[in-house]
Amino acid sequence: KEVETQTKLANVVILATGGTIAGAGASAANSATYQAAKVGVDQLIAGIPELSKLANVRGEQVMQIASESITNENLLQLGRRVSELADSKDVDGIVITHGTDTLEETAYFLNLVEKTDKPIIVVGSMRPGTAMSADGMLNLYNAVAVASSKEAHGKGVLVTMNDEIQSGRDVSKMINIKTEAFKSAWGPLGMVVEGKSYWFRLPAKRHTMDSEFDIKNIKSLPDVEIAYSYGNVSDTAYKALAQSGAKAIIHAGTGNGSVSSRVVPTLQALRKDGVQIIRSSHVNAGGFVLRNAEQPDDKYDWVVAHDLNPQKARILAMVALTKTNDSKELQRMFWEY
Ligand SMILES: NC(=O)CC[C@H](N)C(=O)O
Repeated sequence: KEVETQTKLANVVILATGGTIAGAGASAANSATYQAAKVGVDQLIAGIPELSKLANVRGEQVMQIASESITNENLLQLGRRVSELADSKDVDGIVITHGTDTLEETAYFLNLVEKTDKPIIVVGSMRPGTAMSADGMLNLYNAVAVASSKEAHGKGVLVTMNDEIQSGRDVSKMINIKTEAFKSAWGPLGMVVEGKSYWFRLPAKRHTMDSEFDIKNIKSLPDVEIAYSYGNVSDTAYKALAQSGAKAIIHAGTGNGSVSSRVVPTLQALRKDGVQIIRSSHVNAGGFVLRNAEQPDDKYDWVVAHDLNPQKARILAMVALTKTNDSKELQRMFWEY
């Protein structure tokens, strides 16, 4: 009977990439001072015996880094491994442990390029496992619970932090010291409590099975960079980024993705030279950049990122540019994804 129940459990693979969830500090009081990316995936799994009641879990160490150091090559490597596993008949769900700094970028990337309806859950923690009230154990337990559930199929890439189930598209790291760090301007999709998920809403944007992008067709990602805006900003960064070969520049604008009068002529000139200009916003609770509202985008042939923050806009721009360099097509993609 025991054997029968075991075989009925879902098969979940945990792909470990590093971050605080694999971090270690000198003492239990070190909740903020520690080294990320220290603990291996097998040790993470061994630390949560309760996982074996949720799923048949196995781990793979894909990389061991702090996520601020992730490269486009790392993203592609991870994306390809996720795709191989998703294609495998004996894998029912995939969990990725990740540093929280760029977790939202990786989750959105996978949401765009993985052609599967199997659950893909990205998870991290705010405190290392060695700290008092470490959050990684429960976050990972929740990730495996969601990854092994039938209900998580077809909902795009998800993030389980602080008992919430968030859309990988919408979620963003809003604060770097609280365990309640990941928020979405549009709210979580659900909750996970004691290994059971409770769903309240569905993502409305195109993702995974319904996406026109496929990791299998992406050989490399183009150079897309971000320039930050503020009072007294100059055009130096924009020019330098274009000079170094950026195919698109994400304007991390103030407010409605607004552009300083000192920068407008430079962005017009860069666009004429073939660089795509994508207006986003760095306002904290979520930008909402509208076309032709703050700047005449039609006239300048610029694109708006709408509600995507600058770092998510960079991800979509890179993926989109593997298919088209037409600004109208890019704008369509920015509305649809
Ligand atoms: N909470 C974290 O995971 C941050 C640790 C590290 N900066 C990273 O992103 O990997």
